[in-house]
Amino acid sequence: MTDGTSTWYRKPTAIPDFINGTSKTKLELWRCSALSRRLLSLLEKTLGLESGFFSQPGRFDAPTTLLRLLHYTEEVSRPDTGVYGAGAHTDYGMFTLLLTDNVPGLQVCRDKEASPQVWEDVLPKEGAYIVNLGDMMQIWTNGRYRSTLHRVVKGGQERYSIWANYVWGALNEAVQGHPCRIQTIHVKAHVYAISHRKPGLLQRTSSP
Ligand SMILES: O=C(O)CCC(=O)C(=O)O
Ligand SMILES: [Fe+2]
Repeated sequence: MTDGTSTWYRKPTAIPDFINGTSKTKLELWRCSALSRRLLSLLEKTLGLESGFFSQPGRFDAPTTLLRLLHYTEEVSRPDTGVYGAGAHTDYGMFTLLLTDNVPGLQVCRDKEASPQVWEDVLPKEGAYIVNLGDMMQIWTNGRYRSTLHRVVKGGQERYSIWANYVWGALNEAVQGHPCRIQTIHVKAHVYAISHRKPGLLQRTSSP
């Protein structure tokens, strides 16, 4: 079946082209990977870890990087009835790099435990990525860097964003090594756990 407009992804050549080629999407993926490696090396410094700690075998030497291209329709969100572009959630990897167009929508809540929660708009800045810390980062750093609670509220305008997440290293690696860690978790267990929660994201009303 074809709607006559968007058939590129059904062409058998599309995947080899992506794998072998240097499309803009792939270049963006590489750019995000390089920036993520740089962020990890800065993190080593702020945590007092030896240089190269995160790039050791089994840590983030061969990470999974996800790139999502997101489209939000012109609907208006209704937080009172739980209708969002994306409901409140934290991302599950180390951190997310986010590029958005100039349409507002992303909101963060600085204090996850506050009641009621206070939401602040995060506006895009020309030439800059928004960095959201993820759950894996919170575990790695024993809560020193906490994952960012965020959501997307649609305001009646179409919106696009690019989401790149530097997720995990080897699946059997125990998340350990930070000197004052209190929690040990296997990456595989973390991935399993996150696939059974995140009701927030299910509140997304538009299809990416
Ligand atoms: O589109 C955005 O600004 C954020 C998307 C997001 O938080 C997500 O997909 O996890
Ligand atoms: Fe998110």
